[in-house]
Amino acid sequence: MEKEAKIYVAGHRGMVGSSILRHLLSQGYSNLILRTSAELDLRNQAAVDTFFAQEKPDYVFLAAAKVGGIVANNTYRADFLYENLAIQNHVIHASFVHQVKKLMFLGSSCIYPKMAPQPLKESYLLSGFLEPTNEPYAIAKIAGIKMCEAYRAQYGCQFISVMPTNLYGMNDNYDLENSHVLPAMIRKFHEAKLRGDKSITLWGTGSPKREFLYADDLAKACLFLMENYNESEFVNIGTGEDVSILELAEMVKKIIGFEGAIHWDTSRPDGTPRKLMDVSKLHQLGWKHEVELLDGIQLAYQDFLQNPKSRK
Ligand SMILES: NC(=O)c1ccc[n+]([C@@H]2O[C@H](COP(=O)([O-])OP(=O)(O)OC[C@H]3O[C@@H](n4cnc5c(N)ncnc54)[C@H](OP(=O)(O)O)[C@@H]3O)[C@@H](O)[C@H]2O)c1
Ligand SMILES: C[C@@H]1O[C@H](OP(=O)(O)OP(=O)(O)OC[C@H]2O[C@@H](n3cnc4c(=O)[nH]c(N)nc43)[C@H](O)[C@@H]2O)[C@@H](O)[C@H](O)[C@@H]1O
Repeated sequence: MEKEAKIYVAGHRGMVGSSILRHLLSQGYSNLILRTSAELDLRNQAAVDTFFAQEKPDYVFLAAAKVGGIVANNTYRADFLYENLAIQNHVIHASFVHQVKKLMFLGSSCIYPKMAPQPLKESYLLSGFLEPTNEPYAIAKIAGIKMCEAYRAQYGCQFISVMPTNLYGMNDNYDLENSHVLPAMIRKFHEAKLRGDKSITLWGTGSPKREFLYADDLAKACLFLMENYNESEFVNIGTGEDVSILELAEMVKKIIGFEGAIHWDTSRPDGTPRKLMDVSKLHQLGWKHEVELLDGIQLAYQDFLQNPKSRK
């Protein structure tokens, strides 16, 4: 990407979009186009088309989406399917019509079959049934991957897709019901410590395993791939290392300094038993994560303490 290129970061106020924005600015890209969802609702195709016609971005990072943890995905099934399909259809199609030089679509590791062999290779896409709690979201993400592939095959568009593992970091969503596990744990342990509670309650059995990548590392990987990758097949982005939810809870508990017990509410879903990314393709391309999980949790906890507004 040329330093003076016009770059549209869709979703620039979100955890991932804000990190991509910070990283672009730090790398000397300054011709950035940004719109909040209130200014440009990406579910509105006419508005998206007008915006692309007026702004004519050269590059697009598509980090706007309806996002949430396991319970949000399972509860708002229609919204996760409809909103994500609408947002990505409009942005990808407008990028074709208005001749965007290159677009990056962000998917998620939930696109893989629930019982796929581990670690998850890119080639395992569409080889089995999906995890039911996030099937609508996963189907939207799979459609996004296929759209990028199809526009490349039929029209020669330079559209690429990346599949990040579970993410955490600055600007995360700390809502107790709708967030992902790491921000939920940070808030639960912190507030329980302040109240002097004897225990906290987490969801499921604690046995599922998850891989966690710090959002600033993801942003760096996204820029790296935008500059160095231009193939039809998507690329996994992760660390290649995972922990059980119980192990994660013990880490967060120790960092925050909570001394009570952990109860597991098994009426809440566990979700996929494991989703560890095979990151050999990413490593071969020349990128590796920098922030290890313990350091990243400490950074995220500092962000939580310093940005009370994020505690929705
Ligand atoms: N978080 C994770 O663990 C994770 C894991 C894998 C992949 N991803 C992917 O990474 C991307 C970003 O996720 P995130 O965690 O950064 O989510 P996030 O913090 O919830 O941010 C999502 C952003 O999307 C924008 N948005 C939502 N609906 C919109 C609409 N109708 N019109 C315009 N903008 C809209 C929001 O804009 P406003 O703030 O202006 O409302 C928001 O800033 C998504 O594609 C997600 O699937 C996330
Ligand atoms: C990255 C995203 O991951 C999402 O799946 P997924 O990893 O299970 O999403 P999380 O909501 O992060 O949950 C991960 C694991 O942590 C457990 N968990 C324990 N306590 C809590 C808690 O207080 N809050 C939450 N949220 N979880 C908790 C949860 O049961 C599950 O086994 C997908 O639904 C999305 O589609 C997306 O792919």
